[in-house]
Amino acid sequence: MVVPSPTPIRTKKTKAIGIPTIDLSLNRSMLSELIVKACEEYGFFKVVNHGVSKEIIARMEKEGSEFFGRTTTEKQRAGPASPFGYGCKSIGPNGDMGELEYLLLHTNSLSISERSQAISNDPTKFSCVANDYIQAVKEVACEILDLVAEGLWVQDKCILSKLIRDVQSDSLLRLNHYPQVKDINDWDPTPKLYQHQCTNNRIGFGEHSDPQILTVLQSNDVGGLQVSLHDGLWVPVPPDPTEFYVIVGDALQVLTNGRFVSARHRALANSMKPRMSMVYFGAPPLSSWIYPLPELVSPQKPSLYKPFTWDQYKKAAYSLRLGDSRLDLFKIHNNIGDKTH
Ligand SMILES: C=C1C[C@]23C[C@@]1(O)CC[C@H]2[C@@]12CC[C@H](O)[C@@](C)(C(=O)O1)[C@H]2[C@@H]3C(=O)O
Ligand SMILES: O=C(O)CCC(=O)C(=O)O
Ligand SMILES: [Fe+2]
Repeated sequence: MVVPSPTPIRTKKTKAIGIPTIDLSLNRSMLSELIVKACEEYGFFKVVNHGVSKEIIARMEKEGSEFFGRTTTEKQRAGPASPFGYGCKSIGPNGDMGELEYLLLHTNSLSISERSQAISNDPTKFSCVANDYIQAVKEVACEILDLVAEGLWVQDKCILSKLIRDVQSDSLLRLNHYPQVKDINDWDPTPKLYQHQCTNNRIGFGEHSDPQILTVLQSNDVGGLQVSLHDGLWVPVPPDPTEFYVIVGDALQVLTNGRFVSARHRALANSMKPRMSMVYFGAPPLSSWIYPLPELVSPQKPSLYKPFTWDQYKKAAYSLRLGDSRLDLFKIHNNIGDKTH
């Protein structure tokens, strides 16, 4: 028997450290400080006491599991993901691959209702459950963005949340399903060491940052998500099915003039149990201009980014690979000593 030689995925070391947990029931002034600190230091944190009911989460999870439990032919009726619909293994248009299948939806209720015809045998129920979930997580995202604006002493406290509350908002909902890895103790003629290497290096969703403003992520009780901290170490994120993880996206990095940095993350698919994540990406309307908020620009801290519309940014993102640093395309090179300035 010929066993292909394993091609190990280059992984940086992982480290177990505490990811900040923020209790949304604390008083506002303390909360806004804690959230700004977490966004500055990690670009990633967990929120508890978020006010989203267990039922809303459970109903969405059930719809997701039912969808992924359908036959391939049935699931493909909801695809291909170009970009919306059902996708399997292929992520985006430029050859990125991962050990997952997913459903990518625009959050606009008309779009949800149209798509749900091909997603479920009970499309009205699916639409209803998805709209309730989207509404609930959008509120969490807006509350966090208002607290960010307060913590940064921005004059218009709703300036960030208004972008994703807009009826034309380009926010998305993504359900990811990472199939289980078969038990290596099951009968299999492949040498154990090879199996071990394969099962321990499977990338579910490769390293990337999210292009949007803010991501609100929930998963079942199966681990796999990792976040990369400034020192380059991968930190495993403990799964917590009743709470949400919040991730700073590229657009918020620009809006804060680089004070927050979008968090690079990835998901491994190494578990003996299937993993499902439900991810809300809060984004502005396509026509919105994104540039650093004036309060965060000064002669000491000149603007780091050229203004762009969300539509322009999305087009740039879709022209690049998953792990590329798209923000580099919009950077202003205004360092002292930079001859081009
Ligand atoms: C490879 C790609 C997939 C992606 C679009 C892109 O060209 C680069 C960004 C990717 C990403 C990551 C976060 C979200 O999951 C996503 C929906 C998004 O907005 O940007 C995906 C895109 C996708 O899967 O279509
Ligand atoms: O499944 C996860 O936990 C991460 C998914 C993710 O990063 C994404 O959908 O952009
Ligand atoms: Fe992501």
